[in-house]
Amino acid sequence: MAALFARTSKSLPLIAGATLAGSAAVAYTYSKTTLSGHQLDSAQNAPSKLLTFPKSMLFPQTLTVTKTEQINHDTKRITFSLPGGENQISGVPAGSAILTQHSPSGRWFPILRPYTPISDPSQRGSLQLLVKQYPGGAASTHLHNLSVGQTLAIRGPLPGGYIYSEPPSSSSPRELIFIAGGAGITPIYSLARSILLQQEGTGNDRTRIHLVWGVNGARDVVLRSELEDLQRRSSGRLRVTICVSGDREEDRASLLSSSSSLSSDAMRFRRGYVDEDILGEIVGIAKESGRWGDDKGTKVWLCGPEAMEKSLVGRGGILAELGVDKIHKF
Ligand SMILES: Cc1cc2nc3c(=O)[nH]c(=O)nc-3n(C[C@H](O)[C@H](O)[C@H](O)COP(=O)(O)OP(=O)(O)OC[C@H]3O[C@@H](n4cnc5c(N)ncnc54)[C@H](O)[C@@H]3O)c2cc1C
Repeated sequence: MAALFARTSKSLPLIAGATLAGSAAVAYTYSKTTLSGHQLDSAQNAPSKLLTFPKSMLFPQTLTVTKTEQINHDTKRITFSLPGGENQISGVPAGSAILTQHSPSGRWFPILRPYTPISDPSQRGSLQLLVKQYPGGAASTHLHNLSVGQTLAIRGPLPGGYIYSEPPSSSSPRELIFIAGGAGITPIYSLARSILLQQEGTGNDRTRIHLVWGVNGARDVVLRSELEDLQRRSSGRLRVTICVSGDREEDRASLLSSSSSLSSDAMRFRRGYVDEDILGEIVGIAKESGRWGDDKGTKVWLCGPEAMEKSLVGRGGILAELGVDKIHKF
């Protein structure tokens, strides 16, 4: 998942470091993604794009921190301004990641890590990351320590984001199944937003997204108001089920008292892992659409930790048992 680079010497000239970082970023890209089956989008009516693969993979761009918000016990939302100001957009396709880059002292190679912007790709002048801090985490700690006015080098976009290029479906319902685990919500949210708002307000799209999200505790539920906003703006075509696996008493209390303005059908909480019960229910709804199967447009996306992938994907995994023929992984 993350690229770590060995400590060697700090005496090499900067130019060599920059070249190596560029090469490392490109190498990272090709080692972590396959281009086949993925499509890159291009932002429409965009003023100018900050990031264009592969140019901005080789030459890092500099963002400036304009805001940092601690949104729960371990996660920060960090807002950056783009170097070109309001005349620029990030151009990072929905669901795609960028690479952050920083060089701790004493390291020859910089540390590069992928993060998926949660801001709209066509948002002018700024970009937002949602960063969960891991104990001892090199990049996440660096990002959490950034304060307003400081800068961050980024490269990208990684060509691994899935762009859902099928036209909106007005004639028949189409069900998409999105499965996220923990911090894996960022690409899933970004992609869901781009699909659901394609035809905002026109009523011309009957695509529905069933999002199942596994978290350890209620305190790990981030982006809640953003998901609720998306539900409203997409006329309820997004259904969210949050599976809380931890058994902390405060999770139970906070779930029971959770006051959403939406119906419980639109956002509901369950106890336990993302399991065959909940996935079976959703696959059942999708099968009723009459368009079951990846080639018919009923796609399944997954972004979660290794343990989750292990239980869901592959021979004998829950999804295979439920008849899912293809799973798109971030
Ligand atoms: C395509 C892609 C997009 C991503 N987008 C985001 C994003 O939007 N927001 C975000 O917060 N993260 C995201 N990540 C994860 C991110 O890239 C880093 O892996 C993460 O922040 C940890 O990096 P680090 O340098 O802080 O930790 P490291 O220094 O690499 O690791 C430090 C410690 O943390 C543990 N650790 C690292 N990653 C995990 C993990 N996923 N689960 C459990 N323990 C872990 C390690 O085992 C180690 O003990 C994304 C990853 C990928 C592949």
